[in-house]
Amino acid sequence: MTTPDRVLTVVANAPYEVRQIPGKGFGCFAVKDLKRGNRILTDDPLLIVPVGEYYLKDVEEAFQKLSPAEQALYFTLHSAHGQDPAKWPAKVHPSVSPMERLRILEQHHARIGKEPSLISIFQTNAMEHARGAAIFPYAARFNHSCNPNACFAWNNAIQKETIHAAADIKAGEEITVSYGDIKYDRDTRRWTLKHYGFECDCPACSGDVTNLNSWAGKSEERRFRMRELDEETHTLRGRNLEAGARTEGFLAKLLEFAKLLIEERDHTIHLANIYVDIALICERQGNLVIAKATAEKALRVKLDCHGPDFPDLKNYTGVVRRIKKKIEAEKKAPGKSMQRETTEANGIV
Ligand SMILES: C[S@@+](CC[C@H](N)C(=O)[O-])C[C@H]1O[C@@H](n2cnc3c(N)ncnc32)[C@H](O)[C@@H]1O
Repeated sequence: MTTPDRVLTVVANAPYEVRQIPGKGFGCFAVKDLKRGNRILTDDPLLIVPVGEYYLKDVEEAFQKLSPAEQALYFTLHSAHGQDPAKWPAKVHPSVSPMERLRILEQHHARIGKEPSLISIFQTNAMEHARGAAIFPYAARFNHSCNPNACFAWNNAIQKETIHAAADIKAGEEITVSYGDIKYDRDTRRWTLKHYGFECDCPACSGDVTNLNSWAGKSEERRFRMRELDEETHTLRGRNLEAGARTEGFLAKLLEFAKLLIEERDHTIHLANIYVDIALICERQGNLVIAKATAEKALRVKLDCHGPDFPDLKNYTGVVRRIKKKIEAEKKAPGKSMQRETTEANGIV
């Protein structure tokens, strides 16, 4: 558990410092140049709420287990209370169950309340945890961007939240993560971020999305297409990939998806997972050279986002190893299935 004196300082040799930013509270800034994949932070949970849909009683229960020092630390974190009630619809539809109604109202009151509360602090800072959601006092100081340069994840093997650089970051640059799904359009992102009490001013949000020559316009188009591609491919991925591989145009859609993520600078686990699926399909089609190159890319992105100690890393290393073995076998008994066509994959692998 974390103690209060550590709240606004960082662990020895941390590559960032916490500073105040007008209109944004605190934020985290690189103190040296960082390379994509550098681990920026590992953080212990201060408070864990072990349910997906939490109520005030769940947060209270978790809070009661903390020492007085830890409780004080909790209340130093940012709270997005004090929001304008006029901006939040207060009516709950009669069909909503009494328990769900209670949950909605508790969250509503926390947002429009005049003081920080257990729930308002939880809403503002909670991150996913294996058993529900948790507060990580250092990770909670990282601000949002819709084109972030870092990504966070709960690492169950080391029981810590991690933050890794998802891009090269220059000394003095703010380190940001994304609080929501990158694929959403600007209005939907605004709605998600409204829960945190701010309007995002990143280039994808503050620019003119109707100008297709601007970053904001191009970004809006890319995100639109990514949602389309996601809808068209998600049921044929994962355990249904075998069916996907047999579906005409499926591989081309995954390649386009990867290209859009790269253009959007989304070097996160989304990209690693798409690369894996591309690799598996190429492997199945006997296109082992492309399969190996893409599987290695997937592993690289996975390592960059989650680090070498992440529990499911072996799934990625396993794919690379298996494909390499097949290539070796092909070399010994050539002509079986190796194909070298790279046309479809040009520019991606
Ligand atoms: C998890 S905290 C991040 C750290 C926070 N700035 C602090 O002072 O502790 C989330 C809060 O930070 C602020 N914030 C995060 N990203 C922001 C952004 N891009 N623009 C403005 N405010 C932001 C909002 O007030 C939000 O409720």
